[in-house]
Amino acid sequence: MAAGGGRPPGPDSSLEPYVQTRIFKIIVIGDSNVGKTCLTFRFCGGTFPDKTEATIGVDFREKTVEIEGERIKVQVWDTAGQERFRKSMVEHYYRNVHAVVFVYDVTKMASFTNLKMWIEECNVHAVSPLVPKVLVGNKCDLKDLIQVPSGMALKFADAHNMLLFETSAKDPKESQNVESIFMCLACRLKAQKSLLYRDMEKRPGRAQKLEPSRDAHGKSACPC
Ligand SMILES: Nc1nc2c(ncn2[C@@H]2O[C@H](COP(=O)(O)OP(=O)(O)OP(=O)(O)O)[C@@H](O)[C@H]2O)c(=O)[nH]1
Ligand SMILES: [Mg+2]
Repeated sequence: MAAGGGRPPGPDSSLEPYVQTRIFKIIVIGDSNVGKTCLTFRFCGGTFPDKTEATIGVDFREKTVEIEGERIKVQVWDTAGQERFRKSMVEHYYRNVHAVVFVYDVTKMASFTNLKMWIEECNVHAVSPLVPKVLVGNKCDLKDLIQVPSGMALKFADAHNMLLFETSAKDPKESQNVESIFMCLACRLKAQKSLLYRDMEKRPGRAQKLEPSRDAHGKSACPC
């Protein structure tokens, strides 16, 4: 079986080209208690955990998705929000990261104002501006407790070249939206990286300029 669970052998599998499942590392960053663990459970397992403990270090969850006929393994790093539980891990979070999901709690303004600090940490760890980043406002089901207006969040997201998703890990009606957060990133990564391979063929050894792939109408092929 190919590493990462490539295609099961077909009738004449010896002739089948060797298909390596690509793995995209996506880290989920934000204050403690904003719902990072619940969001990753919802995406990877389709459920909302009844009870969660504060994450210590990091928890890994994976989900294999199919995009335009290619199986891609999305490896989600659910990081700790509490300083005392993340100290020795931060370098590992950012090493070879492919995409970043910043999460705040729409019912806690402090978790939104702290985003500056999380973005700063990301920059300090030399995460390239080419690495796609999205902003997620979680716990939108708590309608009467919302403290962060959408307009404010949108302005912040635009200023940092991020898409904004306002959702709820808890509300089952929102599970499609939670799914689209990660699928959008996976699509952009697929487009970005296949472009890289094509460029490598054409001009090996020269710097590559990466842009998301565009379809015939110049529209980005990504659903988001
Ligand atoms: N109402 C509501 N509660 C949520 C939602 N997502 C998470 N919670 C609750 O918020 C609390 C914290 O959720 P976690 O996912 O453990 O938070 P975390 O960001 O992983 O916290 P750390 O691991 O400490 O960084 C738990 O009690 C969850 O049940 C949501 O969408 N809506
Ligand atoms: Mg957690």
